[in-house]
Amino acid sequence: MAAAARDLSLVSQLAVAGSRVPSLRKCGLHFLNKRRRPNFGFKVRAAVQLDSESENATTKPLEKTLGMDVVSEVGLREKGFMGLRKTKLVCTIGPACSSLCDLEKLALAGMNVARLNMCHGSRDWHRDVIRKIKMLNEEKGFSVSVMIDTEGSQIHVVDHGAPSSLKVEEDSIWRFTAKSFEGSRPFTVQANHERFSEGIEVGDEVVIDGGMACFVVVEKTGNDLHCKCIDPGLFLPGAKFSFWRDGKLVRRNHKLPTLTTKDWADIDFGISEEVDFFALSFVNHADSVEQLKNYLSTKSTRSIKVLAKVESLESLHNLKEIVQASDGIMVARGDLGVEIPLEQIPTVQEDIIYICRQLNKPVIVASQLLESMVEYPTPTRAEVADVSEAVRQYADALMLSGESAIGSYGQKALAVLEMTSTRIESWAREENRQSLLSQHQLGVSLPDRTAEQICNCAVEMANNLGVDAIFVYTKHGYMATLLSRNRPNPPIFAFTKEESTIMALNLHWGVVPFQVDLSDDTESSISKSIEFMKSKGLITRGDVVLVVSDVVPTRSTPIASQSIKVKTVV
Ligand SMILES: Nc1ncnc2c1ncn2[C@@H]1O[C@H](COP(=O)(O)OP(=O)(O)O)[C@@H](O)[C@H]1O
Ligand SMILES: C=C(OP(=O)(O)O)C(=O)O
Ligand SMILES: [K+]
Ligand SMILES: [Mg+2]
Repeated sequence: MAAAARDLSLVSQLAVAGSRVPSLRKCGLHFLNKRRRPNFGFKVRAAVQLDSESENATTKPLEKTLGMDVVSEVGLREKGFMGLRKTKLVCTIGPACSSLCDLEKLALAGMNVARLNMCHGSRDWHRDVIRKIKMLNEEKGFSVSVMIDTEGSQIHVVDHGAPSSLKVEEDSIWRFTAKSFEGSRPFTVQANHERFSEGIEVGDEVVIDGGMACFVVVEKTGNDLHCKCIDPGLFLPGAKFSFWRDGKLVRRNHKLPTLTTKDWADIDFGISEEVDFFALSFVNHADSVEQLKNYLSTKSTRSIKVLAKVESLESLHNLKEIVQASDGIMVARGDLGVEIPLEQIPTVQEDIIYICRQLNKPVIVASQLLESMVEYPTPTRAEVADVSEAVRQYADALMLSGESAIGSYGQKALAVLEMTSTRIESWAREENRQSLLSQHQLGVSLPDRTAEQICNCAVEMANNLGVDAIFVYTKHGYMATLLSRNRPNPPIFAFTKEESTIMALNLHWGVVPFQVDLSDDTESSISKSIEFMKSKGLITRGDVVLVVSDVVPTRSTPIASQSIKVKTVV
């Protein structure tokens, strides 16, 4: 009875839509803006408690039980199996959303993974956020994974003499130096790396932040560059440099280490705080991924996944090896757009997503998805089209950066991702678009051919039969990822005992992790979990599920077997 009451209270919270503006405002959302854009239908679906007495959005505490996370559970009750969103959502946590109240609202609104960017904020600040997220998971039944994104090394501005942005006028002459200086010096910019100008020649172009301003090198004295502005614009704090010659990037970043001393300290911090993912910035070769994975296997008792961020030209040259070595990929379009011409980003994104699916690795599309929402309450049509494109390409996850970290409309931005992905996913099902992802495109054989074939066939069957859900029993999540790789119509419920498997699967397309006490006897595990879901009213008589199981040999039955079964709930 208590459980039912709890469920109902959550349903009503999740049902809150844009109409409840006053309570949202109370929690810090402001709907007025200097440049109001016409709203074209996106309403804030961020679910908050309608608690007029309290500043805090709070759900009733849930004791930690077996089952799925509270947001999927409520989603399933409200919208049914097909209504569950498949594309996962990652939010960067920054000062605009780091309070317990804001984190809870993001979790309720569908955040699957919280990303902490170690380029910003102190370790104490990040620790506080991680602990709040873990507390919300523990006490309120969410399942939000934590990702640490390393700083990595890249040549950028440390000081340009102004607290915020600095205007750069055409034909003005600037000195770029690695030497530090006291106070501000006009037209002098300090770079972070001593050898930042190594290999750079007179006549080369210096591009700031992928095109915010552009200079030509007119003189080089020692390591200092004297440059004339040929394309005026802005210097932002921490602006990134790239160097071009004859229309091509001068390839030099790969000489900087992917993992710096600070990154290793941040990694130790992440291990001690028991994070779920490390996203490794500026990976150029597979070896840095392997190095980190080896380190984690000796230092951490928990499984922590390593994602490689593809954001350099060098990484594109070594893409396949990097994907193979990693547990997943982030298409980090921000820095990638500094390193390759912008018009190449859409096709490169598509290629990366395709390779990741082939090699069965989850892939996140990141940066500037809804950039204008950092300032404005509605996205541009072009941004919605960009989000839709990533969903059509069947990326596993979409990521918010500044929109959630520093923006005024983080929850609205998350609601836009939620609604756009749900809409495009249902359109793709109606259009039968996953048939375009035909089996021959998945021709690359993975190490476990039997499991791969079972999962390919299972998804084909599930789609043809129109079953309500796919159930998979898995220890490390591998079978669930193989099913997800085929982008089936029904959701995939991944039943597992392991907490780390649940946290890792939060990033995979269409997978709803479900914690159970699996026994060695798979048949009895299947019956128990179906009974359990039935008792909670999550499945009802007549529902048809396709069950994929992977039975490991035991002393009593020394035979490994993988099977597909179709079960109808009676
Ligand atoms: N922990 C933090 N503390 C302060 N500001 C942050 C934090 N995380 C992100 N930000 C802000 O949000 C912006 C967008 O985040 P992100 O895209 O991760 O970083 P960047 O712009 O450096 O690539 C950053 O430029 C920064 O201003
Ligand atoms: C996600 C990215 O990395 P960061 O925000 O750390 O620069 C990016 O460059 O797109
Ligand atoms: K970073
Ligand atoms: Mg980057």
